[in-house]
Amino acid sequence: MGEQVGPESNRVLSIVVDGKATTLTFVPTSGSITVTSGKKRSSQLTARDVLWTEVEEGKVEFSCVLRDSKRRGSLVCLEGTLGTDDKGSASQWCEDVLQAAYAGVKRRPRFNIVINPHGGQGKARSIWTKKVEPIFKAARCTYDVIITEYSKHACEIAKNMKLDCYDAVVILSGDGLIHEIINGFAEHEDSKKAFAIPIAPIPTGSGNGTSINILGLEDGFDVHIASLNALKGKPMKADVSALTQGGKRVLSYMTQAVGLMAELDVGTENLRWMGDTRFMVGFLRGLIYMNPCPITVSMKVADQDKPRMAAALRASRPADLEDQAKSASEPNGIYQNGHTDAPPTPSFGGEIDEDGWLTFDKPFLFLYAGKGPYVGRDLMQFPVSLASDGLIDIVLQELTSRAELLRAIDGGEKGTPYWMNSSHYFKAHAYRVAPHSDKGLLTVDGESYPFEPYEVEVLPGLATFLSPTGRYASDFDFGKDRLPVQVETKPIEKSKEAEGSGPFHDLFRCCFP
Ligand SMILES: Nc1ncnc2c1ncn2[C@@H]1O[C@H](COP(=O)(O)OP(=O)(O)OP(=O)(O)O)[C@@H](O)[C@H]1O
Repeated sequence: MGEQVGPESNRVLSIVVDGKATTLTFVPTSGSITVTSGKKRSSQLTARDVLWTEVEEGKVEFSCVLRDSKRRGSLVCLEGTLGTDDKGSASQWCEDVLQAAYAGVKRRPRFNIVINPHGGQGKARSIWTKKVEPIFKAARCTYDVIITEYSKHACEIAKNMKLDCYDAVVILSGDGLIHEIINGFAEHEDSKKAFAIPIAPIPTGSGNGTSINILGLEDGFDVHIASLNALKGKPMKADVSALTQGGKRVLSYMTQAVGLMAELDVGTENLRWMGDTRFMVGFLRGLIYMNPCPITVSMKVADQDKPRMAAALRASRPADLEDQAKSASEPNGIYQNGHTDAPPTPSFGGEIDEDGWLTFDKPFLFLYAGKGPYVGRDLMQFPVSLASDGLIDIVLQELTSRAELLRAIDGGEKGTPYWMNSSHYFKAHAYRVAPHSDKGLLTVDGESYPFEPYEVEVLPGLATFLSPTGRYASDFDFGKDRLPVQVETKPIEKSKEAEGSGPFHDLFRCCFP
């Protein structure tokens, strides 16, 4: 196998593919692999993109997910015969590459695959057979496949899942089915263990907000890259919100929307064929009517200072920290364990009671609360959201001019509406909403709920997802001149909710003593 001098030197494997001499050069120090066919340099990839490689009876197999010039992923499988190398050194090459390819993660994982044939434009089944299954086969995974037969079927699947059989649940759907899986896990007889099983979304829904939050805007709709993430992703703990309404409880892992942001989802169900364009159509339609949203909102606020919240996000990213090791142990910067240095102060007319609840009793265009920066491809609604800071991000949008809201569309995918003065942004431990009329809409993770009083508490780090970095992906336009020079980290008193004293913490303490 080429001239090897020591462990740091490049490793070259020579094979013959379709009669052409092909070399695969692996650089152990960087993990890069170059595939050269004839005299032409054909492809450059990293070990992370490799699915499998092995030598069997003189035949060499090498498969990977390769990005094209537009950075879209596709499955590439090379099959060749041994060139100048002997079998032993070729096998060693394959083993070295596999070690780098699966460093820190399990080879040949076992997946439970749940497919929603109804989600998005209804293409999940064919995407599975044509694109995702070939990748999992190439990677030598084992898997069971269930195609959902009715709404809420995924809840039952998760509730009854045999936990020891799987390393991850791979979900071909949009956000709705993930919501069902999380609620099914809550009903599992061993919920704690169920929630420890990571969820890996493959985007085949409409909005696919979860995939975008995990893979970023560029890759969020790429089923090949999402499949690679299912194989190679790092577990990411994520807070879940417990929402109570009329004595019933539901877990929300993503968003709760009241007003225009609920209308644009529920009111465009008939436009499903448009894909995620339907949300923009719904938004523009909402701007025509500009219906005020009749609610009282109370929040147990942890922070509402935009520059400070943005600085906390920046500090949570390894590249922005002087000490990268520190970031690994403090993934959520100043918000870890629900501590912040931000005493709640009244703003634009809110009132604080003696327990620290901030209340607004005035009409808004919408209330949007959630985890994860993106709610869709066009909108980074919660740019400073951190996966497991124990807090939910809440936006109260004031009734403002249509012109300002239209301007906010531009840059929505970069999170620039965050800086709008009429967009009031909070991080809270808990919040409550009381509608003033029965005319209105509430959506929870994109599904419709009665427009009735509800309350939300954050359950820190309950769910687990797989993500390439172990954090949310986001490309927030920080507006660096707006950030404070230094983030103060003096903690304030923890809220009762953060200490786990609410009714759902009691309930979950029963589940997870
Ligand atoms: N076989 C089925 N028949 C009818 N509905 C189903 C079936 N399987 C699942 N569903 C329902 O489909 C709904 C939509 O699912 P999903 O979230 O995957 O797609 P989406 O709404 O298009 O995407 P997103 O939530 O990302 O916008 C869910 O509420 C789920 O209960």
